Amino acid sequence: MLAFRLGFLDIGWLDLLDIGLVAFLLYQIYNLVRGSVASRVFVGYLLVYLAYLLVKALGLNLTTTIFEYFISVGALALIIIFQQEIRRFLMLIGKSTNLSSNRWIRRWLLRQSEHTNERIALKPILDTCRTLSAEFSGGLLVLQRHDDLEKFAQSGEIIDADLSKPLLLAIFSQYSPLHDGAVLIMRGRIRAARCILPVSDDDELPPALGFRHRAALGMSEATDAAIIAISEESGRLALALNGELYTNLNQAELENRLERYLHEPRG
Ligand SMILES: Nc1ncnc2c1ncn2[C@@H]1O[C@H](COP(=O)(O)OP(=O)(O)OP(=O)(O)O)[C@@H](O)[C@H]1O
Repeated sequence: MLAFRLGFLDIGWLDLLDIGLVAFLLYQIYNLVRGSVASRVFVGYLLVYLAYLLVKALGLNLTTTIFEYFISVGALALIIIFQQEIRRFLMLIGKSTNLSSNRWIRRWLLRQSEHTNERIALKPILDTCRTLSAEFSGGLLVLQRHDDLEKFAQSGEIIDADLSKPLLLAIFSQYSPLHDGAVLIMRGRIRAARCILPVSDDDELPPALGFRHRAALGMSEATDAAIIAISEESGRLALALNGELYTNLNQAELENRLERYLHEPRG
């Protein structure tokens, strides 16, 4: 089906659709890698590809073959270099389609337990945050929503105890050997302490925020958990949800956001 003719070029509707899709894809890729080291790699790869098209059009066979080898190996290298961005992109698609809110898919495909939907008692957690914040003790708490967090629990010390403020405070006490790293709250219990979380490489995070906040954000990019970071330096509260970090929250804001995120049914 011919849409219009451009000189010697016949352009059909499918070609227009093709061009539109490629432009959309390139724009999405650009948005994902913008500001990160990966953006320079992306531009570099694009330039090599343009050079390849040029030497091919000029009929330089040997150079074309070299570029072809480089590009095919480069495709694999790109997957490795861009693994964070690809994961973020796929997560974005998964979240926007909202398939994961389907009960059946959650249970059988994502292997999420029905029990993760139980109400977490927020009071001991919020009370702990208030005390840690007032005492500038620092803390990192991960509250499970639906995703399985067991592999993160295994990176620390398994505790598996009832959720209580005294126990949380004991864990985060400076004198406790468990105070470093994150505490994981799973199925309404303290599952593990001293856990290592994935660190976000988001370039837009304010430089004043260090690795505790990067770990909170990184965990929220990798899972649907809610992560509370209490700053040791300023006592400020921050909450990471779905790849977003909300900083400088007061107790009421923290409670509202947690209540809405963890306990309100998804649409
Ligand atoms: N990847 C991680 N996983 C779990 N915990 C982490 C991770 N990275 C850092 N932490 C915890 O954060 C603590 C403090 O790190 P850092 O001082 O860099 O954070 P920060 O964001 O500046 O917070 P603060 O305001 O408390 O200083 C570490 O001692 C450790 O307990």
